[in-house]
Amino acid sequence: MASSISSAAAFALIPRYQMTKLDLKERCFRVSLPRPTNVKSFPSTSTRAVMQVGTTVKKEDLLGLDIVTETELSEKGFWGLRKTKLVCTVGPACCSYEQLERLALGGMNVARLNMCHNTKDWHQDVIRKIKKLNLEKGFCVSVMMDTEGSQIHVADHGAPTSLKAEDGSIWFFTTEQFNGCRPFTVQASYEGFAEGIKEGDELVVDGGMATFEVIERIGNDLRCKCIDPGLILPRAKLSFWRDGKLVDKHDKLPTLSTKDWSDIEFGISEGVDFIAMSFVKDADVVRHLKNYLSTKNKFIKVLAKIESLESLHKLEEIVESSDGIMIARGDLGVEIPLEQIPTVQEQIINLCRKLNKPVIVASQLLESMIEYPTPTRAEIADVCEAVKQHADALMLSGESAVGCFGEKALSVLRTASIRMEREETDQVPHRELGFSAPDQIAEEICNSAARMANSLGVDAVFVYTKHGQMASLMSRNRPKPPVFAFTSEKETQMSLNLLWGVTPVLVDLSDDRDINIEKTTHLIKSKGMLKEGDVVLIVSDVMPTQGARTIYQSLQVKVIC
Ligand SMILES: Nc1ncnc2c1ncn2[C@@H]1O[C@H](COP(=O)(O)OP(=O)(O)O)[C@@H](O)[C@H]1O
Ligand SMILES: C=C(OP(=O)(O)O)C(=O)O
Ligand SMILES: [K+]
Ligand SMILES: [Mg+2]
Repeated sequence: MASSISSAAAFALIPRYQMTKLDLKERCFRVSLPRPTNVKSFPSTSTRAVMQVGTTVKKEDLLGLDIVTETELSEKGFWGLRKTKLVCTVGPACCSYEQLERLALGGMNVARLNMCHNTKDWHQDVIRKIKKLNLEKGFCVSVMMDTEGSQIHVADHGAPTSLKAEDGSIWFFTTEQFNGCRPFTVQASYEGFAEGIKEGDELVVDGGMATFEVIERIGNDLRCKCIDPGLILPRAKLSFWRDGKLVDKHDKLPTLSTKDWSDIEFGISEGVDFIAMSFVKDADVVRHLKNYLSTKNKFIKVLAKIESLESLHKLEEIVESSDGIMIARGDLGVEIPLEQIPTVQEQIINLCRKLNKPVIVASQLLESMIEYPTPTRAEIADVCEAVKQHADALMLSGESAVGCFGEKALSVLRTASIRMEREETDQVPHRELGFSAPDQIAEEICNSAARMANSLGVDAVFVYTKHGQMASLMSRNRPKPPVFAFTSEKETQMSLNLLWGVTPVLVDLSDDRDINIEKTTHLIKSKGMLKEGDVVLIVSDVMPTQGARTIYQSLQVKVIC
């Protein structure tokens, strides 16, 4: 693969960023106003991808860098790398080998499998295809399994389409199992769904798609009158409200059901990289799963999904106990008023920055693209706001799983987030996002490193890391140059896929810091990615030499010669 394509070609999309190789001083003190460009913003994936679907890559050409980053680097240089990570939900619309390859080429960092849908065999087939793509084609796509969790929703009973509820119509909500359709009858997924529910309570479908008033409770069934007409979609979520407040039913439901445990076993045996836990209530359940995983595969990271009122009440302990967070706005929007979501999202992201955990913003980012080839202006604003709020990753759900324009949606996410990252890089002065206690040497080194990287205008930050800790501390500070995280652990490489601005590189590291630095700069230089005069900031924490107790955590500036 050509490695010396000029950066100008890559930046033809956004002409004002042709300035990748400005001299250091000019780059640091440049003041730029946000200027619109008249260049088409959302290229089709087919015109963008330089690597073609079907190309096979020789392993020795890879240097432990994945093929997508390597292509991007050779086209655009260090300053052209995208920083926000992208997660795609895999569903029937994108599950073939070629479709997954196109998503990987389009920048998918993590593939999400939602265990609410489809069979284990189907999920196994997808996971194996992704691993095959990584192995044979040089991608680095991590796999996330998302548990079904216990939630009350409309059961699958063979009715393929949505039901329309008219104003004033009378409906039965039952737990009785039946196949096919019964007029004005909806089957609920959970036996105890009517427990504690009283006449006069409101039953809300999908956070407001339709609303019913409970007029009678008959055993496990509810007779309800539609008071706000709308649609009941397959697997629509059901919630109850009394006097304007949510009647919380999650306390009766286990966070991890028997099916979830069986799915987790499946995930462990298939070697997933992340398990996203639905409807987390508190830190105990996160710790419980992490303890369990530590006996099976301690490298699997546990992400807690914030999607219930209860999880908001215990947010700090949940964030602290987990390896990362997903702001699952779909269900969250069922439990809190929609107008609160933007503020809650910002608060969760701020807490994740403070406690140094990666955070994914999920659901409905580009919902209209399930059906239409262009996003709404409001959707673009939502994507940009999430980047501005310092999210690590953005997620596609139905857009990629069942949508008609999944690859285009991914390209829209990519283009919009790159644009927003650049606005921030150009305009926003260095902000201290990392907090550190006086005894936290690694944190203090990384806080200083980010400040130095920005003020010196270095070309890249190199981090040498075993478990990814130093890399995450660097990412948290949102340095302007890209962070290359060199690690000799495959699992660390895969888990770094969720961290903003971090490019994981798998490489054999020795116990000698200087040898590591020499070796990696030589490798990168040999690919034409570093040139004489380039400046690299080096952060290191992997030198426990044989018998020695000291771990050298260090920071240095290296001018390439
Ligand atoms: N593995 C799958 N198999 C079939 N359909 C899927 C799968 N994953 C997702 N989907 C479809 O994509 C839609 C959006 O995905 P997601 O947001 O993950 O689920 P949900 O809508 O259940 O919260 C789902 O409603 C479902 O129709
Ligand atoms: C991501 C979410 O979870 P799921 O799709 O599993 O409901 C959500 O609720 O936004
Ligand atoms: K789920
Ligand atoms: Mg959910």
